[in-house]
Amino acid sequence: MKILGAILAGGQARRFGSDKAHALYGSTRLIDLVATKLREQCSAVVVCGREEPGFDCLPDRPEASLGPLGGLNAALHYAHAHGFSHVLSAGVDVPNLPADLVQTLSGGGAAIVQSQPVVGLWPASIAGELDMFIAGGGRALYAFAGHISARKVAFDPPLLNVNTPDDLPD
Ligand SMILES: Nc1nc2c(ncn2[C@@H]2O[C@H](COP(=O)(O)OP(=O)(O)OP(=O)(O)O)[C@@H](O)[C@H]2O)c(=O)[nH]1
Repeated sequence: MKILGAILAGGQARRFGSDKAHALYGSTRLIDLVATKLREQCSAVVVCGREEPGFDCLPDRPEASLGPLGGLNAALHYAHAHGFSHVLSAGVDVPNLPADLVQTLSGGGAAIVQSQPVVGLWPASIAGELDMFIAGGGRALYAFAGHISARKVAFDPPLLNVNTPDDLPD
């Protein structure tokens, strides 16, 4: 498997109230924590849905403001065009990604983390299918995962998802 790591980093972060990607978890920005975890398991890493200095960045496809699915679609098409077999996606707000995430999600077809569908392993070959799903009005990642019969892998305890400043350690 040649895997492209994709940090889905658009959106408004309304509940957080400021730029979540640059928020500090301890002494490290969330986006840097996620990038480190993805780099350990992927051949390359891109940021989807924002311009971020120091990263290769992709605009959402077909346009901005469609939610994380637009970022995943951009990553899948980039992966397909550049010889990657899979995309490992993660939100910028999921800092504690396990080191063996690829292994956990591998096993045929697409797989997402139960209750956190922004974290998933997706074959690049489904890029065209996601284009059609979005063109048909689909916007929810979870619905797309169901549409392609992605496996759902549960984590206990669930992965930390930073939605508000209270989710960060003191
Ligand atoms: N590329 C891309 N990523 C997005 C978009 N919307 C949300 N995301 C990312 O998807 C992940 C989950 O986002 P949410 O928590 O659902 O939305 P949010 O905008 O971050 O926060 P809220 O406004 O509080 O819902 C985060 O990492 C976001 O940065 C988008 O339109 N494009």
